[in-house]
Amino acid sequence: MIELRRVNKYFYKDTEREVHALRDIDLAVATGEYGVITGPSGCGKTTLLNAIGALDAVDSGSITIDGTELSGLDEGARSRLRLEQIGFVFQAYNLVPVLTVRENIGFIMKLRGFAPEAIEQRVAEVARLLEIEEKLDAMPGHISGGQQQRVAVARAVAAKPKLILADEPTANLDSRNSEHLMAMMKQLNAVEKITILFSSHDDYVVEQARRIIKLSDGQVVP
Ligand SMILES: Nc1ncnc2c1ncn2[C@@H]1O[C@H](COP(=O)(O)OP(=O)(O)OP(=O)(O)O)[C@@H](O)[C@H]1O
Repeated sequence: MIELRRVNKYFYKDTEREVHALRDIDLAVATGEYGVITGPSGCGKTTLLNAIGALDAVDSGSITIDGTELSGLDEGARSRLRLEQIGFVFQAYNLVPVLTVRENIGFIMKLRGFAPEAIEQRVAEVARLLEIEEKLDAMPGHISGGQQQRVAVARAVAAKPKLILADEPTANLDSRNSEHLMAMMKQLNAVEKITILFSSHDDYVVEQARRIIKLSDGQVVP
């Protein structure tokens, strides 16, 4: 489903500060895979996830999602692709502080025009799966960090995206909450058949993935 060919990405290109953040990346991720991108700080994990998620353009090479070449899309088409096909989970959970947990989880579905009853039903379903049903009426600022991260995951999966991209989803969690979140992501991958790609440099988290993609200095380590 995701295919990268000879992908290169620079920051500050052609200046003395130039960083060659992704170097000739070749990578294929099949539908239904549960993979982790790992490697030391600065090796390019976030840059790679942002490129696959059509958040950032690359300088050369090709990235396709189900055959759609990302560089061929204008900004409107890219944002539609993100909204309709990809669920994002960021390190900073990016929940909307003035909305309840329930409204946050249903947020993407609402943007996509799902009917209120369908949203209600699906929010209840994912809240059960992620064990946050009791917090549905709370505001994000009044629940724990681990619960907030689970809400962020629930929001990403609620609209049934084909793909979930998670950048260091356990970075701000203690080991118990990390384990809990990983177990839930694994279950989502198995039950909902969503392709999941996340980044981490936590050994425990990395071991949970079915596929490990190692990056070093912007290159995939064979
Ligand atoms: N917006 C940016 N502007 C300039 N340089 C950047 C930018 N984003 C990333 N870089 C540089 O690109 C390289 C790859 O960074 P990236 O954030 O992808 O690494 P990472 O593996 O995700 O690191 P970490 O584990 O610390 O989050 C680094 O050298 C970084 O300094």
